[in-house]
Amino acid sequence: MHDGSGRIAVQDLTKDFGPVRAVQNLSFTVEPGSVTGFLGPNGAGKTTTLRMLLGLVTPTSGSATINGRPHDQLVHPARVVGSVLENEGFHPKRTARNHLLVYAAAIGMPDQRADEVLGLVGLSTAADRKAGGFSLGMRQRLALATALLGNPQVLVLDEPANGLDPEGILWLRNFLRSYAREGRTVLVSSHLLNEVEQTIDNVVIISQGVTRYYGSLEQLRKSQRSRVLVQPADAPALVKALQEGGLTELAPNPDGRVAVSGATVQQIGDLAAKAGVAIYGMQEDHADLEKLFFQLTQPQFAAAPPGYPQQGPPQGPPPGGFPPPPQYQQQYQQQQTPPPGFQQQGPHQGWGGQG
Ligand SMILES: Nc1ncnc2c1ncn2[C@@H]1O[C@H](COP(=O)(O)OP(=O)(O)OP(=O)(O)O)[C@@H](O)[C@H]1O
Repeated sequence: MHDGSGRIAVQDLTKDFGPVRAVQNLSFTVEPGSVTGFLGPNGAGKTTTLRMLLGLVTPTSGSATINGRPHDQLVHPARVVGSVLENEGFHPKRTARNHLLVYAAAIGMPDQRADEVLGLVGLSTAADRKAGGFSLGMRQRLALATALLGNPQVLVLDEPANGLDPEGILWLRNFLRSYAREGRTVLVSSHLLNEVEQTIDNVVIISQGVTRYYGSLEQLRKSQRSRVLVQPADAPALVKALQEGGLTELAPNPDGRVAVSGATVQQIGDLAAKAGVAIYGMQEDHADLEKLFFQLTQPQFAAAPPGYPQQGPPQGPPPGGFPPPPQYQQQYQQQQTPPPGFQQQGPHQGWGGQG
């Protein structure tokens, strides 16, 4: 028997298409009662993962389960999980209602369910129109209606906002949020964080087939750390003064300024003044979520051909954890082994130890 939890569990999932590794040791869970975004750039492995979850692609290794079972072992799969994948086709001459009646019969649902789901997706007035004449947005709604036929506990949608106008996106957002509020599980893929940011509670971010982050969006937001970029007359002297004042999250900015995290403009100004270091300017720099997303997925754009991750799996974001975004990694390393970073790196040599 399945466990009835509504939980999606992906464990060490890997998929190779010949020499192309589309998904690599992916692990995450999706809990009921919330909307989870499954995010990554084009080619990151989202569709392949969802297809494995839905039993349409066989994993090379690892597992993807719903209610503790692989899709092909679910007793009434359409009542457990409804899905909308990309490029779903409809018979163009069939009306929306007839399309739904065919599918309802196939999964053993009564005819009246067709009208119910048309109502749920706001297509009641188009029930007798042929799907061939539908706009992209209407086709998306019809696909969603089809997924809802079995009144499923879990909803899996691949890029559902594609082709929707702003009004459609707003409608979808409200729909998915209320569906999740009923205690159901909603997993939505997208390659654009800002498209789903207001819809999702949790997020799984992948790139090159590996997990870069998984946890709550709130936690990801909190990790956006603001920095102060300081333009001093004498950078090594400033770094020394700040370190002596207890500020350790310092990094050289590529433009020659000193990036300081975990401190206010006033704290920095006071320490600099005390040490007699002239400051020519300070600027607060707030990393936005989109930037963070880009940084987390950036390796996707490295030299490796798609599907050939050059870097191994991420240093495992544990549930809720993630590697610090690149601009912070350097300074984190510096904190662990103080000053050398400043001494060793390119144009900023000599900052730390000598100033
Ligand atoms: N059937 C297949 N045969 C060979 N390679 C494939 C196949 N399906 C996917 N791939 C490759 O696997 C990688 C991941 O593709 P996938 O479609 O899962 O990514 P995605 O994140 O869904 O991207 P998109 O947002 O563009 O749909 C890509 O390099 C893709 O070319």
